[in-house]
Amino acid sequence: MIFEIDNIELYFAEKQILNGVYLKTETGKITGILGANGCGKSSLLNIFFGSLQPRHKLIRINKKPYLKPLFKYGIVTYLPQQNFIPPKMNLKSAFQLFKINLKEFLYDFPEFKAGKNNRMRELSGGQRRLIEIYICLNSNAKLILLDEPFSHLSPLYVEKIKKLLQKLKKEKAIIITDHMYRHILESSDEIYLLKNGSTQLIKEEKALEDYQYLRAGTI
Ligand SMILES: Nc1ncnc2c1ncn2[C@@H]1O[C@H](COP(=O)(O)OP(=O)(O)OP(=O)(O)O)[C@@H](O)[C@H]1O
Repeated sequence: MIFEIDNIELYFAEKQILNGVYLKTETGKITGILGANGCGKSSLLNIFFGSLQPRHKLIRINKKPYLKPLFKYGIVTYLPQQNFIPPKMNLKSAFQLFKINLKEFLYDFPEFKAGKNNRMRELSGGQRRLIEIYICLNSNAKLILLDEPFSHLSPLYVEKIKKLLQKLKKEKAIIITDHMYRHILESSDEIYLLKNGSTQLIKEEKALEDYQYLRAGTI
């Protein structure tokens, strides 16, 4: 499946945030979005998901326009920056609610076995994040949007999630943004830089220095 978002014009009050943004992703690919704080990455993911209505937007799947918010078609999952599983819910119920196989999770992450009846609020920030990422990635959605999945994870969890991403992308399109740009560069098949309200497809990593996303000499 090919997912495209095109002609995005987003304003907050009179301030223009996005200006003619285009982005394409497809099944089998991880598409990374990089950009400075406040450039509009989360807004763009929200628009793709359908929870933020911009002044203009065009979303196409396999070249066909989809006019309703994408989440209404049941084909997209979104990991927002903030926690989405209620703090009072325990781990077991969260997996039941989202119809994700808890046994498989506990096989990959056996350290959670003892705490499967713990409430989300009793877990650490990183543990909670890991569970939310895992639930998003294993949903039935054909398009997965991940806003800063790596930022709160310890290195071993980052490696496990990166492996999982490579496995799952065979059947899904994945869009991912994070300030841990090295993980994004390593995981992504294509990279867009969001700057001055529009996207730039990055062909060579060196261009990230030319566009002043990275300091010269970083790559
Ligand atoms: N609800 C809102 N009302 C007004 N302005 C907003 C709102 N949400 C976001 N903004 C502004 O829009 C801009 C883009 O915000 P957004 O969160 O999309 O950026 P971002 O690239 O995801 O940033 P970060 O990397 O820091 O998370 C920022 O200048 C922000 O202040």
